Amino acid sequence: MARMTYCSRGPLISTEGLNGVGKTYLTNRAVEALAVKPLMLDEFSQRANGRLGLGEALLRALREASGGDPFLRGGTPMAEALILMAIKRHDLDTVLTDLARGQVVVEGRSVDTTAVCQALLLHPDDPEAALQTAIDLLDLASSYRPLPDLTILVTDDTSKAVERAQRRDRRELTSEQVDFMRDAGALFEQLAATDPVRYRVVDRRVVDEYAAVEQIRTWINDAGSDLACLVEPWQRSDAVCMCCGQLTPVEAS
Ligand SMILES: Nc1ncnc2c1ncn2[C@@H]1O[C@H](COP(=O)(O)OP(=O)(O)OP(=O)(O)O)[C@@H](O)[C@H]1O
Ligand SMILES: Cc1cn([C@H]2C[C@H](O)[C@@H](COP(=O)(O)O)O2)c(=O)[nH]c1=O
Repeated sequence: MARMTYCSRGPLISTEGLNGVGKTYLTNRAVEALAVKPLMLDEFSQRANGRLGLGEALLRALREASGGDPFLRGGTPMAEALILMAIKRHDLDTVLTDLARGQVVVEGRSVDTTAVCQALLLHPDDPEAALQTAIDLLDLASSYRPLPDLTILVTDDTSKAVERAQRRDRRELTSEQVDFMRDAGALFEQLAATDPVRYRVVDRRVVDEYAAVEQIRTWINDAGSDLACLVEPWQRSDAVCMCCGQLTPVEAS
């Protein structure tokens, strides 16, 4: 199903990558020098318990059911996947008016994390099946909400990311959690390679902090042109854009 009507909205950008890889640090540094600051949508760990709203209530339910597991694992990966997708849909709903007025929005993690983590839980010992399932989960997520226009994946050695996360959180990760992160890191990179149009990868193993910040700043700066209207992906007939209200017809493909 093809739809292509250009829109005056702002771009929706996500940052992805392992815990402690530096998504927040590098993105904050990158936007410091931008004249017009993007709206930053908090990562999950920044959302204090007690905040009101459906998204927070769903996240609280996942936290409780997973008994404090850093990856929100409660033993029912598909049910958790659907709740995580609902949270990310709720996140989009909360920024639609900002996108509509042309604001750049950066979400800390999006449905790619859901696809990677839940695919690994469904296929812990089968990397090929995990990649196919991550692709399929992303496809499912994209029927809940449009995918980001641009996804910035930050990569590094897992050991470096683990070290930073442990230092920041003053908490040791178990060897099982570190193994999960290693598998997630590999799967993030494989998933990114399947969609070079949406993904930009910044690899901290080959670029220093300053170059990484500069790359991210340029990508955010350049993300705002030629954006298509945002329509409900589940809507099969002609639909109006969620941002500008323009009618966007379904074209024969
Ligand atoms: N180049 C750097 N120099 C100094 N400190 C850094 C650098 N990169 C990251 N850090 C620090 O490492 C820690 C982890 O980085 P950050 O919080 O940005 O990771 P993250 O990818 O957002 O992780 P999470 O998904 O777990 O929230 C933070 O305390 C951050 O300040
Ligand atoms: C969105 C999302 C997150 N998680 C995990 C990843 C992290 O360990 C925690 C907290 O995320 P933060 O955004 O880095 O603070 O949640 C997940 O397992 N699945 C998801 O879809």
